[in-house]
Amino acid sequence: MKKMMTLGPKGTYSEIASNTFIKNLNLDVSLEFKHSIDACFSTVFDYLVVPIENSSDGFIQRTLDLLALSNAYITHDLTLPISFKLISNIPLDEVTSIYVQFKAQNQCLDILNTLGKKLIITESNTESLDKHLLDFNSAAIIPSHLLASSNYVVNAVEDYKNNETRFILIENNLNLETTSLLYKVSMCIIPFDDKPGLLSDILFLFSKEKINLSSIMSRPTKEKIGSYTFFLDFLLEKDKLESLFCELEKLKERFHYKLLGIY
Ligand SMILES: O=C(O)C(=O)C[C@]1(C(=O)O)C=C[C@@H](O)C=C1
Repeated sequence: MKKMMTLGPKGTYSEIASNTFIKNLNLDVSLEFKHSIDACFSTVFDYLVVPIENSSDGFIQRTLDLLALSNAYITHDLTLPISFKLISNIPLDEVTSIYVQFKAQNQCLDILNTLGKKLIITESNTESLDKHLLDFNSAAIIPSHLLASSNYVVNAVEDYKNNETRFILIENNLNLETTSLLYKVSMCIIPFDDKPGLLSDILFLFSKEKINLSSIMSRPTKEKIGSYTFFLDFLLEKDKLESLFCELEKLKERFHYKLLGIY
């Protein structure tokens, strides 16, 4: 049976996203959980589901970095509403520390700043719950759907009420069978050298081709200060992909580009 990897343990939003992909795409897979986004990327998989972007805290930087290094491609995406609750066994002013997942932390800053407690950062929301259950004096921020028999519960502790996260399905081959005429393309561009006008040349190319960029992000190449990889998402009409690649090829002395997915 084919394997789908995602961030676990069971109970994460990544599990809900995986089950939604399985249902919507009618996939016959066994779902396996890994303890971190790094561990998800470093195992052999047929399908991988990871969070990529949150509406209030932006891109999940580790996902972008690992995607750029991976030989697999985004083939689908979906967005889920995300809500958190804060739980504890003792009154909040008495708790010594709060378990919170690294991305959930920045979605719940108001309450965390108000409480001013020591934070213990975890890799997943389920890990926050599991660790809290072993630590009586702690509290935890966990997804609203996770059940825990806690004495104190504060619901909807996310800073923004329409909080949502986009998840991607990654496969080992490009999805060339998309039926829609307009699809999303994700790509990264790695400049060979930091020269004036490079970013404007890239943007000019997209504007000349009348391609609607929906996001542009930079991440350090980690080689030296000031050296960046640019991540682009855009909408493209099916018949324009070839001409875009021709245009990109013309600039190939200036940068290297990598297709991250079509979906
Ligand atoms: O820990 C989880 O529940 C996850 O699926 C991870 C994750 C993330 O890293 O963005 C997913 C959705 C929320 O934004 C918070 C956590």
